[in-house]
Amino acid sequence: MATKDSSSAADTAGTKLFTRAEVAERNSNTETWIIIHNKVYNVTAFLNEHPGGEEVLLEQAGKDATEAFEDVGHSTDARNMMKPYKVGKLVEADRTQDEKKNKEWSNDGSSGDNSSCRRT
Ligand code: HEM
Repeated sequence: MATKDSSSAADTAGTKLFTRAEVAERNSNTETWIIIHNKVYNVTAFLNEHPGGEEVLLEQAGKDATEAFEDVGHSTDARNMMKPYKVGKLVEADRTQDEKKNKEWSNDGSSGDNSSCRRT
């Protein structure tokens, strides 16, 4: 019963961190959270608006929907649409080793090493 939002962990950038167990509790149609690429989304308000229907989201409620999400081949538009629903990320211990772990779509952690792009 100590799970008020007061003491949720946050990383150095102030992003809230959740465990998979915490996300798993939000698995109903009154509170629908999903994990995609180690990020946590509250899609409750999006259920009615999802072009793919609410059922598929509810099926994934509380779970890691990365594979299902990628299987559909969501458009760039869809990926942009996700942003407002992001509530945080998984704690480091609960993250999967995504192939793209250093290359997320959001442009944090850019390596900036493109010195060989332009040969003269
Ligand atoms: C916040 C997360 C999500 C957003 C913003 C989102 C958004 C969208 C959008 C905009 C489309 C229309 C097609 C496109 O532009 O790609 C779409 C289609 C679809 N989505 Fe999602 N989606 C999300 C999560 C998911 C998840 C987790 C699943 C699977 C469990 C899923 C399953 C589908 C399916 C099956 C379609 C295809 C519908 C069709 O072609 O008739 N979506 N979604």
